[in-house]
Amino acid sequence: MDKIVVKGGQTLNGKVRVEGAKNAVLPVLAAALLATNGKNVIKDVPTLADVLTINEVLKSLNTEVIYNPEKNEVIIDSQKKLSSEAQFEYVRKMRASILVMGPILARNGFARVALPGGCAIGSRPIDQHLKGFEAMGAEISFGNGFVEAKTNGRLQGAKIYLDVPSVGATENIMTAAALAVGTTVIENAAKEPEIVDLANFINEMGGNVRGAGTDTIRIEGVAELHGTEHHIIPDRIEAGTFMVAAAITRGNVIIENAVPEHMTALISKMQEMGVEIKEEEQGLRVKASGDLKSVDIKTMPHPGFPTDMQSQMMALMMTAHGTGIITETVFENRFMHVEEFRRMNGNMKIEGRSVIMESPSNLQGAEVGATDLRAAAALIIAGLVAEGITRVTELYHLDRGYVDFDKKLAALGADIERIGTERPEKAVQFV
Ligand SMILES: CC(=O)N[C@H]1[C@@H](OP(=O)(O)OP(=O)(O)OC[C@H]2O[C@@H](n3ccc(=O)[nH]c3=O)[C@H](O)[C@@H]2O)O[C@H](CO)[C@@H](O)[C@@H]1O
Ligand SMILES: C=C(OP(=O)(O)O)C(=O)O
Repeated sequence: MDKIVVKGGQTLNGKVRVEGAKNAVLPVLAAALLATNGKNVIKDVPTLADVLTINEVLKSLNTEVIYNPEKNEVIIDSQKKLSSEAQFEYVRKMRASILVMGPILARNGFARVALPGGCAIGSRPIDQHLKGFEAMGAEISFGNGFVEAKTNGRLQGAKIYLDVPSVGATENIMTAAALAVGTTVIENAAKEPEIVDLANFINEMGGNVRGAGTDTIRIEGVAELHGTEHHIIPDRIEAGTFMVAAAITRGNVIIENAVPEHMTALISKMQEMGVEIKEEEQGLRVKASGDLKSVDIKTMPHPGFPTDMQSQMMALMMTAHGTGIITETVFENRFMHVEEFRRMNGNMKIEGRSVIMESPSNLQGAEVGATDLRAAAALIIAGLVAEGITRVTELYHLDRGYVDFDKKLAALGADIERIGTERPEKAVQFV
């Protein structure tokens, strides 16, 4: 089993470049299935385990996928008849596989996808996705661990109000509606930058999506979509993770390719703690020194504070001064890393949906296991300032969402080493 070994005590300095966003590339690659005329060329694709998985899903649906990791490019030819079934082996590996359901249903009038079930951060139902398909005229049924959606002819445009502004439901409904007859309106839609990227991609394929990035998205269905070339937006969570890594070591780092407008909640919370963040020509400069102040954080849908930055900020807060409260409102069970931080001597306790932190903690290196992908990054970041050696295992979580995390940190001056042979690029040759 791979392991990352970090020795605490180095200050990070220099520049680091952010990759294309995992949470944008997955829905975009799924949406590429909508094109029946010409190929899609997707650029700025990060070399992540999740990208390998979605490529496998697309191939299993009878598309041709050419992946060139050196060029960060995926070419998808989905002009042949799609098969309608996404197997459990893929959905189990990666919940985002459910995002192929909208495109398959739109094209074939029938989709059968293995139910994703829960995961480490909560039960994560898909009722809002299905409510959307149903409103567009699909009949939903369950059996043998699969969910099926079936319609006679094309889906029909509909007005859909989401009970929660679910990112995945908004994406699945947008792609289903792209080829529907008439207008679909999604109310209480998710507003994440990745939703805007997906809308842009659908429009580049010849679709008609308006209002992405606001509460109300309007999709006029079209008869056919064509292949296009699309660049994936930079990963705001990877950028944020390096911002926190710079701050925790009281370093001075430029984050290249970051989009500050995608990170306003994070930037303002870090500034409230006393971290200097400045936009410069080369990127976002993050600089910290001396004592930082504890703050209160509540995760919320975008533009609120992202749940995907919660555990990394918890690491940073362990080095601040005073009492701070972190409240998780997006996922029901995203505090699994708290026990691991405690193993490193983190001073905190869980009360309901909040973690109360008395900081600073006298952090000490320990053997810890990643509980989800952001927790993996957070534990490594805590190891950068813990006394002695931290060993982090369960790195398959990390590989889902970060490209060469250890190498990028080492280039900034961290004393870090990865032991083992399981990096996702090793798998690339077999794709
Ligand atoms: C691949 C991807 O883009 N993943 C991101 C996406 O996940 P994902 O799209 O799964 O997250 P959602 O926005 O759908 O989930 C948010 C909340 O809504 C609930 N919910 C969701 C759908 C539904 O039908 N019913 C329901 O109740 C979920 O259980 C969760 O509590 O957004 C999350 C919230 O920003 C991020 O943490 C993930 O990194
Ligand atoms: C929770 C995350 O991803 P996913 O929805 O793919 O599990 C994440 O990126 O932090």
